[in-house]
This record gives sequence, structure tokens and C-alpha cells, in this order.
Amino acid sequence: MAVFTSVTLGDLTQWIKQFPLGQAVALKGIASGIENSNFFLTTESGEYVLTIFENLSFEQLPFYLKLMHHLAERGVLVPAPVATHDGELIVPLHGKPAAIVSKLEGSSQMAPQAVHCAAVGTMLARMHLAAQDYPLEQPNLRGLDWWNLTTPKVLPYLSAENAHLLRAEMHFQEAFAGCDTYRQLQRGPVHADLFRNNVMFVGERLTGFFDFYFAGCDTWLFDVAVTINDWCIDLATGVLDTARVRAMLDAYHAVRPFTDAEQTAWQPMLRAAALRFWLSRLYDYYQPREAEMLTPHDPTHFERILRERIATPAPELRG
Ligand SMILES: Nc1ncnc2c1ncn2[C@@H]1O[C@H](COP(=O)(O)OP(=O)(O)OP(=O)(O)O)[C@@H](O)[C@H]1O
Ligand SMILES: N[C@@H](CCO)C(=O)O
Repeated sequence: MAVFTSVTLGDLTQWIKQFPLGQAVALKGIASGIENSNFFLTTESGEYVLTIFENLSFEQLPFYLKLMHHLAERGVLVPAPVATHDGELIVPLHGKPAAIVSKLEGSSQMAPQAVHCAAVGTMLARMHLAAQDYPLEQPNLRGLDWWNLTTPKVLPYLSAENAHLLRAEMHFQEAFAGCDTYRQLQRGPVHADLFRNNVMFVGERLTGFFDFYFAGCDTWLFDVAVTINDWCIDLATGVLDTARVRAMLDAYHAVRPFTDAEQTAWQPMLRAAALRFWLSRLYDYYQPREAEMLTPHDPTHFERILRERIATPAPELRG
């Protein structure tokens, strides 16, 4: 159950009047998702998603909602936030920040083929380019600083072997983040969590990216690495699938060509993207939030991926 704050249709009778959407006619809690309370909301003017933010503050949220608005305006397929009559994208509901966004058609493609990976690669590159002139700045809040804070919190729970892996990889990533090649990488707003469950498809047609609430400013290559590490792997082993990798990278490159610095940084970045999710999953596993938590995601999945990315040379970025 992933509705942490309950809302009834009656609660919305007055509240919805601040939006130009007519009356709310149906509301249905969405069971998946582990971060926020989400509802499908039908109003007199159409179908939307109502999100109540359980962890993000009124101060943090404009970065995400305005980014979605910016991207939607530029033709990138993302949910468009709906503004109130006063132009606000975030308003309180039951004392927490809430927003209404357009509902994307379709469903997640949990067994993607090369054709789906190509569509994701194209849209990801378009998104990076379209966000280039986005004026707000917010770091990736799950970047190196967060890894440094989180590592000592999870280390006591790890086997000697895994503790060694984590310490060694943190050491490696600190050095990587400080090197000249890293400084040359192009940066901007990135999604940073573009997993299979955060993209909608109708058949082979991509209908949108969503769940932008881990977005932040980081290297574009980090976003590519996070996406490849989820979409283009054999789930049981974490091994990259060449056909899907090529489809995604070639499609991305056709829209926004990879640079020499990115080619040099590719293997360390695939490791960084694996480390990021190993750490967050370890943290959620050993320090679950009270009561509200669902079954945490399996950390060993990303431990396997990290070991695999260290052991196996990365594929060429430019095929
Ligand atoms: N704009 C949207 N259009 C259509 N469906 C949506 C939209 N936003 C969310 N959903 C649906 O709600 C579900 C949960 O949303 P979301 O992934 O954003 O939640 P979350 O709590 O941030 O979860 P997590 O962080 O675990 O991915 C999605 O799997 C999707 O089915
Ligand atoms: N994509 C993350 C969950 C947060 O959205 C994970 O699989 O660990």
C-alpha cells in the first residue's frame, strides 16, 4: 500500500476549486510507488494524477514541478503540471505539499526490447537538450555528498567483503569526481531515476517519462548510465544486453552526440550509477522509515551490477 496520506473525494470539493479543472468526480489511490501518495483523479475536464509529497518540502518542490512544466512546453513527453488560478503549481492538502499533473497514457514496459530502449534513448537526449536553458539550480540530492553521508550509516550492517567493496568504490568515485575528464562532462538537469517503472508506453510508442522527484543538476552521462543499468540488463545477472545497449546509446547519440570525455568516463560512470542505487537500497533496507514503508527494493541487485561493471569493460558509447 503506497497511499500514506488518505484523501476522499469529499476532501476535494472545495480544494479543487483553486484549479481550472471543474469538479472532482472520481479519485482512486495508486498502489505502486514508495515515495509519495498518488491518486488517479478524474475531474470534469479530464484525467490527472494527484500527488501528495511525503518527504519533499515546499522549498524543494518548485525545482521538479517547474522542470516538468519547462520540458512539457518544449515538447518533451512528461506530465504537465496544472497551475491554480493564481499560477501556483504546489498547494497544501492535509498540511502537505500537493500537485496535479496530467495523466500519461499507457503502462510501463517491464520487459523492454531494443525498440523501447531506442525510444528511451531518443527522448532522454531530447530532454537533456531541452533542459539546457532551465533557470533553476538544484544539485542531485543523491550525489556524491549523499553517498559520503550514507556510507558510514550502512557499513556496520555489511559483511567484511561488501564493506570492502563499498569503501573501495567510494574511494574510486571520489577520485573520479575530482579528475579533469569528469570536469569536462556536460551537465544540466537530469532525471536521475529513469527506470522501467518511470516511463510509459503504448505498444512501442513512448508516451512519457515521469516521477521527476529525484531530478537534479548532474552530468548527462550519469543519467545515461542510470538508464542503461536498468533498461539494458539481464535482470538476473546484471549483465548488459548488447542489442538493447546499442539501441539506446545509438538513439541518444543521434540526437546529442557523445563527447570524447564521455567515452573516457563511461565505465566509471556506469559504476557510479550502480553505486548510487546500491547505497540507497542498503539505506532503505537497514533504516526503513516508520510504518509507512513497503517491502524495500533488493540491495543485492545493485551489488551484483556494481561488481559486474567493475569486472567487465564498458561497451563503446559510440558504436
Ligand atoms: N503522470 C502520470 N500518468 C500516469 N500514471 C502515473 C503518473 N504519475 C504516476 N503514475 C502512476 O503512479 C504510480 C506511482 O507513481 P510514482 O512512480 O511517481 O510514485 P513514487 O511514489 O514516486 O514511486 P517510486 O519512487 O517508487 O517510483 C506509477 O507507477 C504510475 O502507474
Ligand atoms: N528506482 C529506485 C527507487 C526510487 O525510485 C530503485 O529501484 O532503487
